[in-house]
Amino acid sequence: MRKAWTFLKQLWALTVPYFKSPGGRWALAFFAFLVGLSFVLVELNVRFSYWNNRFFTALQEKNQDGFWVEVGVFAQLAAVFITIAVLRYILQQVFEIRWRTWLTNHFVARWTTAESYYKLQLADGRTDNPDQRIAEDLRLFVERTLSLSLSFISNAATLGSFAVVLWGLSEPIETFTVAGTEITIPGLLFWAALVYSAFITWISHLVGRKLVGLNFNRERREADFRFDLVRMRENAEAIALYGGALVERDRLKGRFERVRENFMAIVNRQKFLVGLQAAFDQAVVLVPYLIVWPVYFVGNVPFGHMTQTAGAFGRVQDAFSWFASLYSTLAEWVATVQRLTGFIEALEVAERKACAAKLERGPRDEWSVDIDIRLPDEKPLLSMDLTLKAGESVLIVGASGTGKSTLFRVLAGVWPFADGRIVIPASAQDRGRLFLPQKPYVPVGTLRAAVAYPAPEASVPDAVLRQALVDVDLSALADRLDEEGHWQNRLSGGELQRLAIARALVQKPAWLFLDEATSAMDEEMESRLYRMLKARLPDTTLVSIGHRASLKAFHDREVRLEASLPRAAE
Ligand SMILES: Nc1ncnc2c1ncn2[C@@H]1O[C@H](COP(=O)(O)OP(=O)(O)OP(=O)(O)O)[C@@H](O)[C@H]1O
Repeated sequence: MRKAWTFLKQLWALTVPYFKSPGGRWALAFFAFLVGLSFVLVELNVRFSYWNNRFFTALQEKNQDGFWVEVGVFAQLAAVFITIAVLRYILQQVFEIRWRTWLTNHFVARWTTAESYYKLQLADGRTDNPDQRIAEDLRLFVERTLSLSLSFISNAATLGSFAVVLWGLSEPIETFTVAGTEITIPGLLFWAALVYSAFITWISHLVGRKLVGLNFNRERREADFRFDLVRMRENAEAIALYGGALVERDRLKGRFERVRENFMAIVNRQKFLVGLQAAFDQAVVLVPYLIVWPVYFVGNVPFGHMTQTAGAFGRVQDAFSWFASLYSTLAEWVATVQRLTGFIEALEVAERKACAAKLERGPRDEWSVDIDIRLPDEKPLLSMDLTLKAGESVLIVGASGTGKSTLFRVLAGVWPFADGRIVIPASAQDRGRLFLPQKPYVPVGTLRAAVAYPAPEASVPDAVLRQALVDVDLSALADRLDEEGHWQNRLSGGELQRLAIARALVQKPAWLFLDEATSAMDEEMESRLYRMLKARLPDTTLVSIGHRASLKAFHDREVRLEASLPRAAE
């Protein structure tokens, strides 16, 4: 019971924001209209049921006129039914894509705010594959929530309408004699349908409840498998050079084995549900007649009354068995809601992590940090008290693994595991700073987008982009700005680093941080680029991480990080 309550709360939290958003009232009205259409379909089914009674009675009485009248009535009812069914389908799809669009934008916005996409992967092992949750789980959530809620509502309406019909039709058999005692159960057929369906639902629940966990894992394992395939594609060259194809093949096989195992576990569970469902489906043909036969044989009622009663019994029983017949779909849906809820919780944790160190905006042209940096597992990494003054280039050096890159992560405000105080000068706000990591990221697309990154490609004039490419010795690319491609894979390591430096020329930040951003070049090229940066960006403060002694010449000061010392010695 507590689990059901928790699930309803999670469902509410996922569903309500859309209807509370701007335009949410319109969405609510849209949904109400869809419900209205479902009610019309239910009403038409009730009319079909009475039509059934009249039609078969006309047949039994060999009433030809009545027969043809009922054929005409059927044609009219069917025409209205088909029109409304198609209309409802179209509107349901429109509603679905609007809701999914809103939810996707909402989740993408949260995921990309406050570097949550980065922080999630740093610490949280629980939230696997956020891409899967945004793409697949949201699609499933919207699709299932809509179809299940509409089918639930129309089932409730069907139940209401046919329960009344069935109650009335029970009259001829509700009084019977057991051991000489006359017993009357008003609405006997209704109660029979209820008991029968409760039995079916209970059995389905016993058999199917494990499916929720299995479906949760299915999404996860499918996503893990896909992720490994994408990683292999992204790292194709390195894998080919290492000759790692066989290892990769085994890894992929292993990953897929997990998918297969889970799939078989689902099949093992589901086969009972399918068997039960098939049995119930078969039983529903006969059970109503087995229950209502006295109406025909004992009572003095027309054949049409008998078929209508059986039909109404079937409808009520169907409606009562809603949970049972959709059990596996419901299990998938519950798993989707749980995965999305887990994702939201992880995002909330990531958002809160942003405040670990106290970030202040300083008016002065000075960047100062007084911090203790930790690793994600809370082990201390580095304690620093450092001031960077505008106009003074600083070279940060130290042995591999001492925490130089992590210091940059802290300065960029993306490393949540730090305590202390970071004062960021006004000149470094927004686009005033640019961090160039050792391995540049290049989006797939035009070269223009690659050079303009992280600015939108349309915001930078072609002349600026071309000049930047020429300045970093990539003049051969200067006329290929419109060319689309996977530049990250096409360019060499040194070329990629030069492209990244071209970005600095485009952005002209007040503060430029280079984390071994020239390590893939020879010393001569490195010196040329540093000279060029100093000439082209005279107002930019350079802070570099580097191992080469030759870099010293381009910086005013060196800060050495020592792993063994608690404080960095300047
Ligand atoms: N996401 C992470 N999870 C766990 N440990 C991490 C993570 N990122 C960095 N570390 C650890 O923190 C330490 C410092 O890493 P960092 O990248 O800052 O070193 P570095 O001084 O820049 O080294 P190098 O000169 O080799 O680039 C390393 O031991 C590294 O393994």
